[in-house]
Amino acid sequence: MDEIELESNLNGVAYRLAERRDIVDMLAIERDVYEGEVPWTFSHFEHEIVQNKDAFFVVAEIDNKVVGFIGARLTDKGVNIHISNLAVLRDYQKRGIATTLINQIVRLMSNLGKNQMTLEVRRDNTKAQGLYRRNGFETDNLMPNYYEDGADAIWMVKKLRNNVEN
Ligand SMILES: CC(=O)SCCNC(=O)CCNC(=O)[C@H](O)C(C)(C)COP(=O)(O)OP(=O)(O)OC[C@H]1O[C@@H](n2cnc3c(N)ncnc32)[C@H](O)[C@@H]1OP(=O)(O)O
Repeated sequence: MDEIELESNLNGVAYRLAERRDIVDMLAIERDVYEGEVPWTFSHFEHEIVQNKDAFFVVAEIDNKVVGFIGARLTDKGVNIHISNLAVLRDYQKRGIATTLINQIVRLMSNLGKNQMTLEVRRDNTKAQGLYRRNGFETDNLMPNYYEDGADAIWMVKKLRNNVEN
């Protein structure tokens, strides 16, 4: 996507669009935060960062170290946005980094006039669900056996306020 402008520095954390060179660090974050789940591979990230023009990732950096990321992808012919992936290194959690990453996408997509944000999250991931609820997402649907290991997913939706400036 071309029209992306981020608030670049908030509370000592820098936010910028992810590039191909960030994927190694992003894979290390996946390994750090997930236990027993199938994390994204290099080519998943590469597809969303380099090849898919309707998708992008934002990384959070502290002292030039990538400590977290969020992925987003346009859906429904470009009117909605789907959060594809969100993670913050364990040592950097509970400082508001994930909240800021979500808010960056909310602000950006509201300004671009998108209707709603969607995501799926494991039913047993109550920590992430709490974070999403606090940021205005509501549970929309249960998707049984959604993941490869048979776990259920919860589909969550946040309506966006249309802030298009004319
Ligand atoms: C679509 C998907 O990808 S779903 C999968 C989501 N990702 C994961 O589950 C991966 C593993 N988990 C993680 O990477 C992280 O735990 C995340 C992404 C879920 C949350 O990341 P964080 O950066 O810790 O989130 P953030 O700091 O914004 O909020 C987390 C908690 O810290 C609290 N917090 C925020 N700022 C501060 C602060 N300055 N001081 C103390 N606590 C704080 C928040 O209120 C929140 O409280 P809670 O524990 O009661 O829920």
